[in-house]
Amino acid sequence: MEGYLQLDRKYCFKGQWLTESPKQNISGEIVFFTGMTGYQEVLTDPSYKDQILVFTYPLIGNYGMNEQDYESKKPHVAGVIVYEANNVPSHYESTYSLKEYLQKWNIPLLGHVDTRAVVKKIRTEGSMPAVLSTEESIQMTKELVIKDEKVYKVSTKTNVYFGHGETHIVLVDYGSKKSIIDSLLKRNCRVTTVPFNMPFQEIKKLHPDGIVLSNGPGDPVELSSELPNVKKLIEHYPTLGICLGHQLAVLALGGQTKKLSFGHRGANHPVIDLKKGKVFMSSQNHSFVVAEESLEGTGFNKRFMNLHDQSVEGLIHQILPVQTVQFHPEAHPGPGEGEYVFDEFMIMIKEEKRSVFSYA
Ligand SMILES: NC(=O)CC[C@H](N)C(=O)O
Repeated sequence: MEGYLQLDRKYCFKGQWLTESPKQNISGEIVFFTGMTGYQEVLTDPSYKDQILVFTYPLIGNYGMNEQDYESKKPHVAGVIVYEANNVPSHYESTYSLKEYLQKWNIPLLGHVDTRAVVKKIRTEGSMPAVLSTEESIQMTKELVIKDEKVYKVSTKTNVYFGHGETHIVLVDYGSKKSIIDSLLKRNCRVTTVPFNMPFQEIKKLHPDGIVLSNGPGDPVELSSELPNVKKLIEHYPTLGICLGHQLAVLALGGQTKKLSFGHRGANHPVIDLKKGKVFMSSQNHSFVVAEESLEGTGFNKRFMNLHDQSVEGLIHQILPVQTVQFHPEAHPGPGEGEYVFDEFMIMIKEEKRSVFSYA
């Protein structure tokens, strides 16, 4: 059955529903992901909450969905657009096809869309509100645009404990990917995942050795009520901020963020580490960036830079043991070339313990 993608009340693209057609219009911000693989990780990354996602690679679903590569318990996108979806996956670990998986969660999949034309519109005009509909002509109304409280919807409501390692990390969960926890467990940590709005005093009672501020959906400015809490955490513990966590760390210390025209979502974004003088490929998923000109007075120095558009990809604090990255060092999907950020975080924690001990 025919289905339609409407962009910002201006453009309409025709496709075919590959899942059951939605009972009502589906709305969300439209974004595109450029990786050839990794669709399972992307669909289950909570940072995509309520977005309509276009895959630029023309054939998605070849290796199905497996039990290992989920980044969270369920998909978070509002809808999915592909050119072609494979329904006969070939992989020994595959348990569902892409269509079966999305159908199970009631997420519409619109196929046979001219995805190149859609992405060209987003690239020239920027990300925009979109609607998936069974009708060619619909009226978009204001409430169809951006949904809020995304972090509230995806964050854990209670503490969750992982592993028994030596170093205790409290992971503040704004919509964390499972691979961040895996990256910490691999480095002899135990991890306590806590709700995004847990007060500093409560986190203190958990006696963390270090804090990770996770990735998550939406505009970081919407979380301004959390900034005093984030500031206290940064000032008291070695901290690693990832993606949304990086943006919040900067806002908490007085810097600013801004929206990119169409964001970075893919598995091959080149980043330079200005400290090491080394370029590597990174996994990315974000719409907002730190405004470089706002860094003065925050105490942060730029350490990583995107080589496509020179935007800020990561920071290191001049005094505090705090490092932040806009890209995803935990990879999944994409290359793990930036995972040394976790190793440096472990060293940072050990050095901090040593210096606290020597003052005692
Ligand atoms: N992956 C993330 O943490 C994304 C951060 C933020 N929501 C952005 O789009 O920029």
